[in-house]
Amino acid sequence: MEKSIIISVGNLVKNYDKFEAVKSISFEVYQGEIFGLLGPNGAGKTTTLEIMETLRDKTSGNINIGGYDLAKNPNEIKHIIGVQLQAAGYYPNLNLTELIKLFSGLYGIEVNAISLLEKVSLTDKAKAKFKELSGGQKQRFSIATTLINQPKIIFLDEPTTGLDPQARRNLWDLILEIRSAGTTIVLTTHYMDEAEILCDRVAFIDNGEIIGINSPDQFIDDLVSSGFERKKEVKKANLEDVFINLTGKDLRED
Ligand SMILES: Nc1ncnc2c1ncn2[C@@H]1O[C@H](COP(=O)(O)OP(=O)(O)OP(=O)(O)O)[C@@H](O)[C@H]1O
Repeated sequence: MEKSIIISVGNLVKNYDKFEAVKSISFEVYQGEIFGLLGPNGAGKTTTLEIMETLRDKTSGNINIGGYDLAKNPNEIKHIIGVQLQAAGYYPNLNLTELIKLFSGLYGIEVNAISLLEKVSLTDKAKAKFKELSGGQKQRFSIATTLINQPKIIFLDEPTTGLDPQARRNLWDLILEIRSAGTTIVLTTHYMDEAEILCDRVAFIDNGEIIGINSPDQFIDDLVSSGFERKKEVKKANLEDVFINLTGKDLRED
């Protein structure tokens, strides 16, 4: 079946004064996939993500999201995408239900805060303030806020950074559920196991340039067929498996 393109980025350039942070990159994201932007610190991932999110201006290039040209119709794009708010946007005196009401008001829509919190397993924290949440709960709430306007596409910047293995796996399940409901997801991560489990395709960015785009499986198969061998003997489990096996799968933050 022909895959339909929901995001198309062509020759995107971003300069900060004389520094070229993004150097004419091009890629496409297919509808319904989880697409990962991977690369070392400072590679240009967040810059690229935030330009697509309409939060940062580009220097040049063409971006089309959901059929809208970002240069001409940024407001239409804002209606079909879900963006994580910076923690600073979470007014300290409002609880989670009130924050959802506030954000939905900004979109001019009404949402059922409790059913949204249910999606991210936070109904018991409905009356809690953001600052009272654990790291995993904060991330889950932040993902819930991206879903308020029932977007076609959501953008997640390092959604599991700083979380324990249980909370990380819990977020993976949540991200996969969101995708199963038909939402396209573009994310950045520094965890290659996470990218391997979640992403249908990944783009590696280094020094502002895309140096490869493929499915994780294909990247790995290509590397192996080029004669690559790991230095250390590969075991059937890793230390994270030991961690989960010893401490169980239950979330500890509640
Ligand atoms: N507002 C800014 N002004 C000047 N330079 C910036 C600005 N934002 C980012 N940069 C620079 O652009 C480059 C790319 O930054 P970006 O945040 O996009 O990288 P990243 O791939 O997301 O990195 P990380 O993995 O560390 O989050 C870096 O060298 C960074 O210092």
